[in-house]
Amino acid sequence: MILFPNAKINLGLYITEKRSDGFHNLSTCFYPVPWSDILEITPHDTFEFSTSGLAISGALETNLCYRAFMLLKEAFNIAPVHIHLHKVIPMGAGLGGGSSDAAYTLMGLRDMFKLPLTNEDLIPFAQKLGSDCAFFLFNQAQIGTEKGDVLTPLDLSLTGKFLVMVYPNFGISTQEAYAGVKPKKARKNWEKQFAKPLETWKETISNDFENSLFPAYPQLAEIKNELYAMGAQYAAMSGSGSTIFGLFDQEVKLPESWKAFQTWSGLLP
Ligand SMILES: C[C@@](CO)(OP(=O)(O)O)[C@H](O)COP(=O)(O)OP(=O)(O)OC[C@H]1O[C@@H](n2ccc(N)nc2=O)[C@H](O)[C@@H]1O
Ligand SMILES: Nc1ncnc2c1ncn2[C@@H]1O[C@H](COP(=O)(O)OP(=O)(O)O)[C@@H](O)[C@H]1O
Repeated sequence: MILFPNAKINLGLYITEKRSDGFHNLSTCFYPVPWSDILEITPHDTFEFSTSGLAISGALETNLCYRAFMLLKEAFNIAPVHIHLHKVIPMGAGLGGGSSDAAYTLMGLRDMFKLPLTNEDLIPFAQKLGSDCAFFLFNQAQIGTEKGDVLTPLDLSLTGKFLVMVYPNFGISTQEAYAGVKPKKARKNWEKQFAKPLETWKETISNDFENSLFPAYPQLAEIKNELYAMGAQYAAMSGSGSTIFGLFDQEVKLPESWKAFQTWSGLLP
């Protein structure tokens, strides 16, 4: 079976509280985007994991595809498989690529072994793999609260908007990014927010990570400014960075200088 784990962007993100378990409570709007990896799962007599594309750091045991397989093996004693991951989504990019690979591995194995589990039933497994993993079980805009793993579907469609995502060739550690933010109690009414026209979002939505990361990485603010200069209706950093995205009402040409970066642009489905 072949699956296409997609990336996400955070349209806005507020860090509201430091929790006693060391994590942070947040309020964010996740939106699925079609920058995707390729995941192939085939039955095999022993467990195997291979990769191609972008190089993934870390030992096999730390890979989220392997960890997803192990969780379902422990719970349902599933047979071994060969998982091949072709890595396309940049890492440490705030695009959630690893979490998406994990969520799609859960769904793929569930289907392959006909496990009697709905996507909702997979949430507790996803929550063990990462805070934003559960989001990828559902292909739609969602509000994430608590660690980002308590989800509420949101009636928001950006179909037909032209999206540009720019990964400036360096990643940012999620853990370090959280360590640099001072949480602020804030309540966001996302439904009310998204009833407003896209071109007004820049005045009313923000990403708390930008305040601490933009001074440390001036290139990020430069890319965001460039997206607005190109006519973006809304531009922001995704999650804990380093990807900066812009939403446009028509197709735009990317600057030559961005050829040095990894970029994705296209109409949103
Ligand atoms: C910031 C966000 C926003 O969507 O995404 P990315 O930008 O990384 O894609 C997420 O909160 C990232 O979720 P995820 O990447 O799954 O993080 P995890 O593996 O659960 O945690 C990595 C580390 O980030 C910190 N962390 C994560 C989530 C959270 N709500 N509070 C935290 O403090 C913790 O230090 C944790 O050890
Ligand atoms: N399947 C995977 N794909 C990518 N990274 C993975 C995977 N499994 C574990 N990781 C680890 O997770 C780290 C962050 O991955 P990723 O989810 O792509 O970034 P972000 O949290 O910024 O969206 C990587 O640097 C890598 O060490």
